[in-house]
Amino acid sequence: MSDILVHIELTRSGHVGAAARGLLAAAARLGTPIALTVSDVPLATEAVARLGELGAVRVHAVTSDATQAILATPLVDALGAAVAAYAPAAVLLSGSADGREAAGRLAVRAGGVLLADVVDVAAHDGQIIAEHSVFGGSFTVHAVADGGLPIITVRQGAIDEQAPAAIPELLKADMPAPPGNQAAVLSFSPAPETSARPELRGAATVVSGGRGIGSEANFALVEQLADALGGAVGASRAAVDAGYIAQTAQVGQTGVTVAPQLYIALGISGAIQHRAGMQSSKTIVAINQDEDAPIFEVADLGIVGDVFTVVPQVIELLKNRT
Ligand SMILES: Cc1cc2nc3c(=O)[nH]c(=O)nc-3n(C[C@H](O)[C@H](O)[C@H](O)COP(=O)(O)OP(=O)(O)OC[C@H]3O[C@@H](n4cnc5c(N)ncnc54)[C@H](O)[C@@H]3O)c2cc1C
Repeated sequence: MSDILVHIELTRSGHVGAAARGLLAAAARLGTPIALTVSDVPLATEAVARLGELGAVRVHAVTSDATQAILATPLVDALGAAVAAYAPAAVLLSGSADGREAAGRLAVRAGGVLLADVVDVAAHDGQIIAEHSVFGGSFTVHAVADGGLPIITVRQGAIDEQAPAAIPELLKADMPAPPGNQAAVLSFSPAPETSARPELRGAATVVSGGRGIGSEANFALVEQLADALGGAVGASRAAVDAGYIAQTAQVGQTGVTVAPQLYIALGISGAIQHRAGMQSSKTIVAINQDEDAPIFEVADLGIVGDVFTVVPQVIELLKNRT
């Protein structure tokens, strides 16, 4: 089987990032998953074990003291070296800001073909087929990389699968910082997430609230449902503009694009700009008191009702679930 190189993003504390599970599962469908990490300190033993649990057959752990000082360059260097070493059939990266930047640069360096914002992958007749969900989820497009190495960024949360566990072979490499100017990182903005909730991008469940929630205080209801489901909290732009929640929670055209397994829209009308950011969710549930709200056009389950009546009942049912 061909090798599939997977870039694994680590959290700032060195743990395996949330996107790894889906990326390694996608790679296992296409060939033998090789996980590549690039970090400023050696990869922790627990992280190697976790990558094995998620299906990595080999872990190629690159240590570079320049990962934060030169932004994406060390990562692209490491990916380029790994592509030369393994001659993989494809490279998979997360559709995060870092993943997108590295993928584009790697495609130029390696003469590869960039397949961006992919929601699914499959192998068919020796070809790798990438599935894209376009125009706000209205159309599905299948693409193949014609005449070059497929370099694929996968939309976070789109593939909810786990590959069979493996006992990974660990290969360590050091990459010294190249000469030249380097930036020093003084602080991160936004500050590292301290919430126990999953990150909005990549969460398997997202519960979003809109203008229908009515106030910042009422937004606690959205958070309670998210917590009962172990999900992330999202919002429409109207809710953000009204100050119910921070802008980082905005889902849609000018916010975050999500593709969770379950998306619950509470008091959101379903404007096209909101739908563009959530329409490719696997299952969409909408609660709105207006039966003509456009959100019901894309909902798999629609409840016409007052969120303040329906949602507490749902939370109660979830609490009583064994
Ligand atoms: C360039 C541009 C970019 C944009 N980008 C985004 C974006 O990224 N994300 C985004 O979301 N929007 C975006 N918008 C704004 C978008 O057009 C809508 O205005 C916005 O999505 C509406 O948010 P909403 O559904 O919360 O509010 P509304 O459209 O006001 O809908 C509120 C809904 O709540 C329902 N409701 C009220 N009370 C209750 C209740 N008690 N129980 C149940 N239902 C109730 C109402 O029936 C209504 O359907 C953008 C607009 C533009 C022009």
